[in-house]
Amino acid sequence: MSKKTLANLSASDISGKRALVRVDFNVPVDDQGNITDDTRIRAALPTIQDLTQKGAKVILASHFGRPKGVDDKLRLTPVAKRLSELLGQEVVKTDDCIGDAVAAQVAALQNGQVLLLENVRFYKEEEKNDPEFAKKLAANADFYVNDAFGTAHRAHASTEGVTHYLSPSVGGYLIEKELQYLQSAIEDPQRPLAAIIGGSKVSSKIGVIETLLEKCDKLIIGGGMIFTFYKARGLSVGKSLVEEDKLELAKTLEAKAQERGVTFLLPTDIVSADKFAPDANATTVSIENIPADGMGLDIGPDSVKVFQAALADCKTVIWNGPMGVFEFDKFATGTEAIAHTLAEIGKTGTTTIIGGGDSVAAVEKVGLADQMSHISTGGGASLELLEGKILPGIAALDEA
Ligand SMILES: Nc1ncnc2c1ncn2[C@@H]1O[C@H](COP(=O)(O)OP(=O)(O)O)[C@@H](O)[C@H]1O
Ligand SMILES: O=C(OP(=O)(O)O)[C@H](O)COP(=O)(O)O
Repeated sequence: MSKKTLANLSASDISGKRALVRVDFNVPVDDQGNITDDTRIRAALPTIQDLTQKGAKVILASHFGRPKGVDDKLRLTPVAKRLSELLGQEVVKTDDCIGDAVAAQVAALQNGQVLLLENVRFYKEEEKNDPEFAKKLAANADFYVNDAFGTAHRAHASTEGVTHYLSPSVGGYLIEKELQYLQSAIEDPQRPLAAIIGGSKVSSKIGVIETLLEKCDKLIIGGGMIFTFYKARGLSVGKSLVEEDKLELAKTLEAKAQERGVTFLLPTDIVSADKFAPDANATTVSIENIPADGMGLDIGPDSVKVFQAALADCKTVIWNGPMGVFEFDKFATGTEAIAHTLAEIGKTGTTTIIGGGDSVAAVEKVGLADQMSHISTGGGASLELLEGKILPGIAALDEA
């Protein structure tokens, strides 16, 4: 990236210095508050370990959930415990993220020690990117590292504001890796480049589809949004999900793909259900024969074959959004087949990139996460990056 990273800092920039490190420890938890997936904590380890090994005093800041004020259920205490286990060293956990008590705990840190501040979103000033609050966060540190890729699309005090008060302000290794894969995939990809876009609605993916139409050689569409495209073509879609106000847009997008010579693929068959439920009765039908009382919840086996054939010669594939309602086993087949296809073509040297969100959950569910070239830790952030938007948390960092 053209931004300064941790790798650009010298030993004297780091040793004995207090590093404020923004991480994204917004991890999923169960009803009892147990962490169900620690991927985001693990993803921050290279940055934290590099800093501790070089003798920095590491002050970690993160949000957790979307609290309105202090919320005991959204304290970062379980995260500190998990991080201690992963690092193999004690992590000091504070009860606040600013103030005198925090300042005293920071002052007591030895070189190589790690401290985790309490949830920065307990203060409404965090999301407002309040300069005074940013100044207070920055007051405890000598320099800033942003490694919170999942939150890089937010211009908040701990992601953007603090960069005005700390120098240097650099990117961490996770942010560097995310940009290396996601940015180069759209800016300088090995071709052919295919994008597979799924999920529920066209409306949430318009930006990414429009940008990818300019960049990719093949665009493969799945998920609930296909029915809006079918209806725009004049097909009957029964009770499937349709965004009536996006029919014209669907037509425009298809026309644009044709104009640009992009191979635009929609499923040829779908799995139709009699209700939206895991135990629904399912039948595979061609897209011309969707029953009037049927609801399309997955792509069919012929579509999988068509998609596999299209992906076979691709050198880069970006995937965002499931092919069907993969949360119901009966309708997870199409999504799982695409995950297996990506794992297969990955073996032949194709770069496979999974944009965050539900497609990551799907790849993990079938146990293929380690077969992908890159799995993004940011859902919204990766989508905005693929849409070509500037991420404020990255834009604010020092130029290389
Ligand atoms: N045919 C379909 N009908 C209704 N919902 C669908 C269909 N296919 C996929 N979905 C739903 O889309 C959701 C994911 O959509 P979205 O949030 O846009 O994707 P992502 O989280 O990957 O960005 C999943 O919960 C999935 O059940
Ligand atoms: O989990 C996150 O976003 P994601 O679900 O889009 O990956 C990030 O931590 C950002 O959280 P936010 O959307 O509450 O700002």
